[in-house]
Amino acid sequence: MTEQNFDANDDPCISGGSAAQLQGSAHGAVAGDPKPVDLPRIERAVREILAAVGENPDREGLLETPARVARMYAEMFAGLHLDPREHLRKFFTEEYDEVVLVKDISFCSMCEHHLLPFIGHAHLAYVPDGKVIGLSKLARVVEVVARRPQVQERMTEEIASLLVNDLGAKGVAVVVEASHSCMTIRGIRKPGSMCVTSSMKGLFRSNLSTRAEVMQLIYGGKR
Ligand SMILES: Nc1nc2c(ncn2[C@@H]2O[C@H](COP(=O)(O)OP(=O)(O)OP(=O)(O)O)[C@@H](O)[C@H]2O)c(=O)[nH]1
Ligand SMILES: [Zn+2]
Repeated sequence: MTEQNFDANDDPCISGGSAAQLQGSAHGAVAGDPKPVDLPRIERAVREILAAVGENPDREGLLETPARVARMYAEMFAGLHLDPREHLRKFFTEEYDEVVLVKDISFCSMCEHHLLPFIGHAHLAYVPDGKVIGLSKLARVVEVVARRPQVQERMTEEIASLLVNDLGAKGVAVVVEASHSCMTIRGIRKPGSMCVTSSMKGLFRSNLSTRAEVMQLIYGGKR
């Protein structure tokens, strides 16, 4: 993850401090819910899982594992306690009204069905309506939304809705492509399979040539 470093040790949500409010989300935490990440509870659960699969949680190599896994979950789910709209508040006034695209934004999210990672890239485009935002903010929004238990379709839609509602753009296009570990390392075991989802709003939905333009910008001759 490049744009935002979620260090579990620095996160006020983890030590029991006040969590940032989560708003407008389909997730379990709700706006104003100050639920911190309960590390000792995760540790107890991990010990249980180890015992349940037939391991000895007290053998030397596993002694620190519950605490490590707890920190890992706090990091992977840090987005539950962050508001992505924080990153869309600051904007610049520009006359530019053509497509702005930041493509190949890498992300790692966790599939909510199996709690396994799905890893890929997001491509975010918008046509400004007088307001442009810093390019890094698009990647920051992806980071926050990805770091929650997710399904790819909802993640795609959440990012697009955030850009529509908080940027007031004339059009928003979000394309996400990812490899799901739950399909590659277990179950049907199809390494190499990719899931591609998209959400087109405003101009990108109503104007076929604008939509074709953004797909050309994203994929060029690749597809
Ligand atoms: N639509 C969608 N499905 C997902 C996503 N991530 C994982 N899944 C799917 O969620 C489904 C869960 O299916 P279940 O039948 O409840 O669980 P399962 O028995 O583990 O399914 P298999 O993976 O087929 O072994 C699977 O088909 C996964 O491929 C996602 O982001 N979007
Ligand atoms: Zn899964």
